[in-house]
Amino acid sequence: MTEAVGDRALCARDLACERDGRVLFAGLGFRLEPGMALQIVGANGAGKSTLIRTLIGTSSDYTGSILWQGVPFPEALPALRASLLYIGHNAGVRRGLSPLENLAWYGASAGDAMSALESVGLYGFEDVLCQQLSAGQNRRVALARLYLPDAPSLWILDEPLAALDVAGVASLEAQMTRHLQRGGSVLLTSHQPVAVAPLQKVDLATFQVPTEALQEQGYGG
Ligand SMILES: Nc1ncnc2c1ncn2[C@@H]1O[C@H](COP(=O)(O)OP(=O)(O)OP(=O)(O)O)[C@@H](O)[C@H]1O
Repeated sequence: MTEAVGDRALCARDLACERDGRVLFAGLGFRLEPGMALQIVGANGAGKSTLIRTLIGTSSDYTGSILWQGVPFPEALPALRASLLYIGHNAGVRRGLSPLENLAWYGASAGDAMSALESVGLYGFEDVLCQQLSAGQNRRVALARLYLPDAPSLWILDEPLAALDVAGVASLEAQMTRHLQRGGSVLLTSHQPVAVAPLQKVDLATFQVPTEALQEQGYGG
């Protein structure tokens, strides 16, 4: 089933996600258009990372529909992945490699990688093994991918602000804003406010399944 020609959105409709057979949320819907950001908020364990895994196609424990550019999952997954820059909770940094080598692994030229590392404040650390860097510096290595030229259009970022200092947060917010202004889109989770615009918020608390309903499913006390 193909939707309107020219649809460039990531769209979820009546989405319910499970983890180990337990429904985390249900009835969730959103539409993320180019040029917009969407922040998923929710308490620890609410299901933010589970939602993200569902949206990038690595978890299929869901009901409802997800569409990328008008095409439903799973048919849309190859096209979505071709447009996707995903940075997960564990950041995907190979700790036995240097920052420069990590970016080379993602296909960056040495010049582009150096420039991106400079943008995230890692000039001078480019050849240090990541296992010798701090948590915040490792997060910056991961985020340097967002500063490479020709970055994909859809950014899905799980807790990108975690471990960043105040200046690092401001720099990342500015880079996300530039990405939106270029027509890209950003879906992120964060426990803290994110200063990018335009920003929609989806609070998973709104879509939690009532305890009685979970008990009817045989979960909880
Ligand atoms: N490794 C795991 N094995 C089994 N169940 C898990 C595991 N990780 C999470 N869960 C379950 O899935 C639920 C949702 O977890 P998820 O990681 O999606 O939450 P989250 O909103 O991203 O949490 P946080 O803010 O703490 O990162 C949790 O409440 C927990 O019950």
